[in-house]
Amino acid sequence: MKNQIVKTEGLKKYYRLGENTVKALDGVDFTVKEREFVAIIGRSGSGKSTLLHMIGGLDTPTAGEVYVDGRKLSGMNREQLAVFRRRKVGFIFQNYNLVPDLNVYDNVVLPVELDGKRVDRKYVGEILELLQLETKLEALPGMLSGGQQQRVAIARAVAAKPGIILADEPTGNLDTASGHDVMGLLKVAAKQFQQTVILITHDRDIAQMADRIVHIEDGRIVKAGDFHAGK
Ligand SMILES: Nc1ncnc2c1ncn2[C@@H]1O[C@H](COP(=O)(O)OP(=O)(O)OP(=O)(O)O)[C@@H](O)[C@H]1O
Repeated sequence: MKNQIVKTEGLKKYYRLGENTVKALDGVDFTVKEREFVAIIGRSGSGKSTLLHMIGGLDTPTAGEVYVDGRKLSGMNREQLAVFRRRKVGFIFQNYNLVPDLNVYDNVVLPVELDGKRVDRKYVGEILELLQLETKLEALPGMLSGGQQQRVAIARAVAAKPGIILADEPTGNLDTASGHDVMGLLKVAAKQFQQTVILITHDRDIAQMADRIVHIEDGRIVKAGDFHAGK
């Protein structure tokens, strides 16, 4: 039995909008095992991004707890949270978030350098090769297709060797074929580098590529299925 790497307990996030309260998350108990690849699926506004942000320590809950790798996020101060985010989690966003005037290689190694660590060039080389970017190292993001830019964002997330990759609609801006390619590469990279992936998607076909699908509706988990796809 693999260890639990992520656990939420009674997680709630309420937003006050004038007289109204928006219950973005309304009591989420969710666990992810080490090296699992989980897809979170749900309608727009159901709370997917909020859940991902809580797990990544980007936002704080109204109630409940998040544990990552056995550590309670609410017990950390700002500085500890910043270090946690840098070392433990890699984020992949729908809009790639690449630095436009840095080339592919420099974008990929940026988080490692910002963390003051030595770049493991051999490891980075393996990642770039796996993601089929080895001929694009000198290119600026603006010279790449959407799928290529998303692969750079994946390489960057994997390169810092975080235990967990949190991906918010990583294929949302891609056509179906590129979306599937990117998803396949993310899966291969995560398996090879022993990372846990939690991915948000609207796309059922993309979700089917995960080990497990979790459905979220109105801030609650409504159905969690184990598809064992591709295992
Ligand atoms: N900062 C905020 N202030 C007020 N309400 C918010 C805030 N952030 C999110 N919400 C609300 O919380 C709910 C959940 O939002 P969330 O972004 O988690 O949904 P989502 O499932 O990721 O949606 P999408 O698929 O459209 O990205 C929505 O009703 C949203 O309007």
